[in-house]
Amino acid sequence: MDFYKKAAEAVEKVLNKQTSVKTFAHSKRLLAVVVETLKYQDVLKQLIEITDLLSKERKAIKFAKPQGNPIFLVMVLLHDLLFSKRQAIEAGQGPIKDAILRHKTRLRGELTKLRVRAGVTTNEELGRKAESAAELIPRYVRINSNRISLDDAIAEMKKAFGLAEYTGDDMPIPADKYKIVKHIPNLVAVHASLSQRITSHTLYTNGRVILQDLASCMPPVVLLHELVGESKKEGKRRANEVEDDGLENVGTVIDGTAAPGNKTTLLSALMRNKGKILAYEHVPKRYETLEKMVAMAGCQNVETVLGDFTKCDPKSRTDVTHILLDPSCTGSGIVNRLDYLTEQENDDKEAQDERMSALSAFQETIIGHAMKFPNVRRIVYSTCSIHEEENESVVMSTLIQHPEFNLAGRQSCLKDWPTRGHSEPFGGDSVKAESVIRCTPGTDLTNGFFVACFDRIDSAGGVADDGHKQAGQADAQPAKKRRKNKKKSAKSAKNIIIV
Ligand SMILES: C[S@@+](CC[C@H](N)C(=O)[O-])C[C@H]1O[C@@H](n2cnc3c(N)ncnc32)[C@H](O)[C@@H]1O
Repeated sequence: MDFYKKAAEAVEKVLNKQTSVKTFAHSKRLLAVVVETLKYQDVLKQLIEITDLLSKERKAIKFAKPQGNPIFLVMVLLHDLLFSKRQAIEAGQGPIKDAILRHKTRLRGELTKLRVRAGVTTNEELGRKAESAAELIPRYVRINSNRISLDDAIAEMKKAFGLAEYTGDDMPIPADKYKIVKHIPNLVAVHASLSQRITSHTLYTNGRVILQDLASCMPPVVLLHELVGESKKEGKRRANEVEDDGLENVGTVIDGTAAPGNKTTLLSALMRNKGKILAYEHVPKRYETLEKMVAMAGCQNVETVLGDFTKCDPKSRTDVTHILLDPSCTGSGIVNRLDYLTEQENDDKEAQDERMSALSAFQETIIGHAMKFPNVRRIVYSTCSIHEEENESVVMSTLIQHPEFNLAGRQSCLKDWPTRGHSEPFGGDSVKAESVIRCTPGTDLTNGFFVACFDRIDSAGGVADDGHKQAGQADAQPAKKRRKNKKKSAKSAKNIIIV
């Protein structure tokens, strides 16, 4: 019975968000029972209720001494009896097993009725289904050019994982194929099932490749657009290769919100490990992770700073020309392949709205601080949120308060990326909406993401290059009024996590 007690405890912890399913990856058997019980949790709960098992067998259940809520122990036992391959409770003996077996015939009968009611013929069809968008998202492998070339990395991946190049467009990518991603230099997509093999290989453990979502690679590429060639090698496999020149025009680059360091290490690679990057992180534990990642990725041009970026005096840093800001957000765009197992109705909308208001106020503050650096030419702002309140609305409000900056045009903002921003928060200005990038899990095969790029208007080449109006001219809501309305419009907030 110990195995089932462990599994029951695991299911309860996962559902209470005290741990994630992945914690149990060390034991295949335990992981399988936990995932499968979660998958059939709705129907298992219905069966327990219909048969009144908890009160009818109270004594036997108590005798088993479950760690937490007894319903979870009954759920894992019922799972094995009704949904496992052998349809039997195999591990352990005891009064609770005998008690459940006494109800076997009734339970099977009720399960048949549930299938009929749902209009399905198999038990499988009664389980929760994975979100199809999440299923299709590949694993993106960023080749860290600080440590290895694209060609060498691909040769090693072909050998280690038996991969061949995939030129098709149908998703998911076949498990024995890789695909070069055209929008980002040195990025390769593979089937998600390869993740574990990659993370145990020296390519990964030596920092030669980094697993990083396509969307997360966008902000550094937009920030250092001038170093990344987009058109010169058109038609070739690697259309976005890093250019050889242009570094002399880039001063110090700041990553204001850096840990764990995915974007910092990409900035470092795009600068070919030259020049200078200051990477700020104010949470000590996360700062430790940042330091480790920067060292692992072989970044010699990164100086990490344990501290609050908003406390850095802009006047003391006249050398700074580019700033990347990827601040804390709701994380509502993050698609987890296992989320469907733990999704529950969340009715604390008011708390979520308040949190989003606080976050968007902070997001505006941190961008405003970056704009005070006297020689900063380009600032990229990004979130892994899908909410306009943290995205277009933050950008619009910032533009109104800082007329010395404009949005960089689509031309220098991954122009070929098809999904762009929403125009309503920009007062209907479709050029502004086109200038910003959105990533939508269902259509773009990435996590939900947002990127905007501000250029200082009076700097050489810094004005938006497709001629849209200055921000103050747009008739969007002023920031104060917008904030008042935030509570109302943020009603759809889901999955609030702060990273
Ligand atoms: C979304 S995460 C950044 C992820 C990172 N850009 C990456 O790609 O790996 C935001 C980080 O910014 C940090 N942060 C938030 N406000 C900060 C501030 N004022 N100064 C420095 N770090 C900050 C948070 O602690 C968190 O680690």
